[in-house]
Amino acid sequence: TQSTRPQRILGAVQKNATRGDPRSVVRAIDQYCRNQEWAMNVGDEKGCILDSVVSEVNPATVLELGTYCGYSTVRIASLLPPHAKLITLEFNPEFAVIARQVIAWAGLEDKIQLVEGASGDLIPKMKEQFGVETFDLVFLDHWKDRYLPDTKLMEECGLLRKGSVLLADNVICPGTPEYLEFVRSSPRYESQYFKSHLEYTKVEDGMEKSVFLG
Ligand SMILES: O=C(NC/C=C/[C@H]1O[C@@H](n2cnc3cncnc32)[C@H](O)[C@@H]1O)c1cc([N+](=O)[O-])cc(O)c1O
Ligand SMILES: [Mg+2]
Repeated sequence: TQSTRPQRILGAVQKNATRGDPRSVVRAIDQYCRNQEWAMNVGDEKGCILDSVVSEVNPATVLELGTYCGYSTVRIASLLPPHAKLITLEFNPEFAVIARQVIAWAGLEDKIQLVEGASGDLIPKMKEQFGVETFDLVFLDHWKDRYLPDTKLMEECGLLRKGSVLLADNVICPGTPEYLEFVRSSPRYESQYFKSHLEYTKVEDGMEKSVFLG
């Protein structure tokens, strides 16, 4: 039977990356997706922006919306301090199965909790079910029309504190116009655009970093 793209990405990790070496997992996926077949990972160019924001925030609690194959999950978790935790939400069970194996290959199971379900349903349960107070960093990389509703939902559920950082992928391509308009015009956010390119291409894309002002 025909394999799926996520299965082929996992195969590239198991073939080319070293168990327990997160950066080799990141490198293996980037090499596969740049040379064999494109996939919607944040990628190596925007990944450097992600790395710099993670290092600057040095978060104890991270929420990722949209795991896909776990590329950015592993990339973020590889930079977290010892007791920090990353919760990543993924509602496609097939993608979740692949991501769990990519995370395991990287040896990051202890830092990452992959929760299967829709962000709209899970965000209101974060405090009671996962013992989370607030998130220091949120990485938005799921369906682009969910960025704004989920941001409003995180505010309503008290999951953001003064200084919480939202980092959003794809604000140009495919684009998240309503989200961008909201965070750039709201007095409750301080926003900054990082110009880059769509993963593995020369197409313009960028990431928006927005600090919640409380
Ligand atoms: O469409 C893109 N990303 C959507 C990502 C979607 C991923 O997040 C999950 N998801 C969605 N809503 C969810 C709600 N709750 C949980 N998981 C959810 C989906 O099951 C998928 O694993 C995209 C597209 C391009 N592109 O060039 O076309 C480039 C990119 O970098 C992209 O991120
Ligand atoms: Mg993306």
